[in-house]
Amino acid sequence: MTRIGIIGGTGWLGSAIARRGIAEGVIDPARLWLSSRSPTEVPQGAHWTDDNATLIAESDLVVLSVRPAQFRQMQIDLQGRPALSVMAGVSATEIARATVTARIIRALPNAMADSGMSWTPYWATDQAEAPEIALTQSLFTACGTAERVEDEAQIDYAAALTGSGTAFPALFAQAMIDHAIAQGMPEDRAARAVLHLLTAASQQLQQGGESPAQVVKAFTDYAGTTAAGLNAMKAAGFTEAVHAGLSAAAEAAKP
Ligand SMILES: NC(=O)c1ccc[n+]([C@@H]2O[C@H](COP(=O)([O-])OP(=O)(O)OC[C@H]3O[C@@H](n4cnc5c(N)ncnc54)[C@H](O)[C@@H]3O)[C@@H](O)[C@H]2O)c1
Ligand code: PRO
Repeated sequence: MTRIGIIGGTGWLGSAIARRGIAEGVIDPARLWLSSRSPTEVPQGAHWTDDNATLIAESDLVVLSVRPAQFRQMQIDLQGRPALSVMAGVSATEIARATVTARIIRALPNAMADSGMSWTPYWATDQAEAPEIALTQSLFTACGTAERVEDEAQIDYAAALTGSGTAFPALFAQAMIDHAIAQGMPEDRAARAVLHLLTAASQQLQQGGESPAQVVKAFTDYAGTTAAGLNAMKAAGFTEAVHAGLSAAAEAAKP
């Protein structure tokens, strides 16, 4: 197995990748190095250091999982080793300049990687080689579903669309819960009802054979109580609000 080093490897995302990679047999903990500011959450058998040069010397693939601002303060030289970045809004050009490698892959998982449910797009520079591309596919399959995309801009946009993980659906869920509470439903029952609904709806949309657009049209054509709700939500600017949110997140994720 390839020796892997994760810079920022005890952080939110880095530790999720390490844990899932080990659990799914993609990473051998004896060949895993993690670096960070403090040695919390180091999986059994893996190595930790606060010195990135040590990690790099012990790694065939270096995962960059620090915050963009932290990356911009780092001095590292990968000496041509492949880099796999999960950083939002840091371009391959910037990574190449700062780390002295052209073999770069950018991936954009979300925090559900931790439970093996992230949809993770990744993109590779022309200089990236087959072994690191295959390893990226395996690592993010261990974290959920991985999909190679054709151009880097899709990685930047994915930070907004899917990189935010549960956050945007959570906002919708909370709006429904707040409304139910305001109608007098006890808070715990409102939460149970709404979360059950959203879980079942996600499964139905995945497996039921009808697209979201077809579902909305079917209920609108039925012209009952749901149509009244859908029409009022649209008239109040639901679609525009979602688009404004995605545009703001995409703008923030632009390199
Ligand atoms: N958390 C998410 O949901 C998510 C989703 C997609 C992409 N990302 C990207 O993943 C990257 C990491 O995010 P996170 O949420 O895990 O952040 P985090 O703050 O939880 O983890 C960052 C880690 O980097 C370590 N660190 C800081 N400076 C360092 C240095 N010089 N050398 C070594 N380690 C250093 C910190 O100690 C910490 O463990 C970010 O660039 C973010 O854009 C995060
Ligand atoms: N989630 C992280 C953030 O909120 C990075 C991409 C999406 O910054």
